Amino acid sequence: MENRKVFLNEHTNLLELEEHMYPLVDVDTPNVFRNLFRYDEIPKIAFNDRIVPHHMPDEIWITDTTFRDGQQSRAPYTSEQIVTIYDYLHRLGGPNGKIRQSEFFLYSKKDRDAVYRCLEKGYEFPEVTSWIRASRKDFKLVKEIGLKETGILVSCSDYHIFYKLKMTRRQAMEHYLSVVRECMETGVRPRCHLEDITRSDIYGFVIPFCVELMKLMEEYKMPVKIRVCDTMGYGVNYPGAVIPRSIPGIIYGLMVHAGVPSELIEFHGHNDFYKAVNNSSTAWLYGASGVNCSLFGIGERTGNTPLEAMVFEYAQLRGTLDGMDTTVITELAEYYEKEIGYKIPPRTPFVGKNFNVTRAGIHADGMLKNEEIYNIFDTDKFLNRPALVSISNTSGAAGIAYWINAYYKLSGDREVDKNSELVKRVKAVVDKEYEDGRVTVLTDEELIAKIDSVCKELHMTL
Ligand SMILES: CC(C)C(=O)C(=O)O
Repeated sequence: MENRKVFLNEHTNLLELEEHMYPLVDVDTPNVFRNLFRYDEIPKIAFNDRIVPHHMPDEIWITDTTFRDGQQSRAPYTSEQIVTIYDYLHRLGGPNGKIRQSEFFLYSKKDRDAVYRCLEKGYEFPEVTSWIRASRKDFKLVKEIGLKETGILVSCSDYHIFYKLKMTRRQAMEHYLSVVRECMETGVRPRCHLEDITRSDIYGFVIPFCVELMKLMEEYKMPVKIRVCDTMGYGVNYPGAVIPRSIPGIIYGLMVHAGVPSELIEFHGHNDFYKAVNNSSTAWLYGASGVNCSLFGIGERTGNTPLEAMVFEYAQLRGTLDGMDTTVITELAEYYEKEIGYKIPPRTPFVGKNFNVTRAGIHADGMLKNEEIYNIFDTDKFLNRPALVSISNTSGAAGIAYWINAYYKLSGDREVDKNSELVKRVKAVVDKEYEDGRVTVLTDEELIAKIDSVCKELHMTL
């Protein structure tokens, strides 16, 4: 009992009986949590009903991995594209630096050129950080380029330690600590990417390791960031779920038992089970200041947490955008489609072609009466994307006029009226389609073609 004492937990204000030492549990055989992860069965979510309190930090932010995890999973961006996207991220994050950092490869000359060009912009945010192989030579490179922080891979599950690195936990921990120390010796802030944390032994490896990292932080008087990597997307946010799958449980353990302050905890999610966004918001709610995201969720396999989604999560949780310019999201989507050739699936929230298009005639009717009925918020104001209705047999002249005005962004004098000749003629063509037996809604392309041909008949342009 010498190591145990009762103390007031500053996060919960509850008296707790706490073990002050979390020694490394150096097992002989890997703990791969077969009760939760049997490869020939669907992974399981178990509960022990231990409830973890909310602890949303005073300040929360987004960091970006578009050029690292994002780029890892697709054809490389050109330097020009990287610099352009970086510019957009700077504008999107706003003056308060809500998109705080972005991480860059330094492997090739092309990677480094992009970094130099982004640094030349002189923006405070997003701070340019790196991702490198963990070697003294690379730490020096980071320093020479003038970057202050680098990501270092410190995989923490026994899947990685035993099967990939072929090490014991002790060997892995000693190896990681020596690499982190070397990084700090070079004067570069380490950001430790705890890969596969949601399949790791939290109290047998992660907490003891993070306790040691916090000691290094003390020794070098330099922050050490802990990135909580839900590499396979196994994390869950259900109250009372057991670790290692519980994101609240992991964040709580890091804060309370390893003493990692919120501003040094960052969550990195993957979307394999459709949970990346919820897990990221959960990480914020339970004490991580940072969530690491990628534009449009582009990342390994099913992708990462979409950055644009967390902008709207931020606004919902904090009641303010704190200076973020959400219209840049639409500019970015257009840039990806037109310049990068990336096809955004049409139903993608906030950026897909159809994200705010109401199709059913009956819903469209509601939209015509008051667009709030079927639009999530003023998408025109925040995303330059007016709510649209699709056209079918039930749309009527008012529906067609609404569609034309919204699609062609006509307002004031340019707005078309439901009694205009254009609308009457387009309606006649549409009605004829349905009289002839059509049962589906008209696509945008079909409508545009019909409107174009009526415009030609009427010698007018929109
Ligand atoms: C490679 C690691 C750091 C990662 O991105 C992840 O764990 O998802």
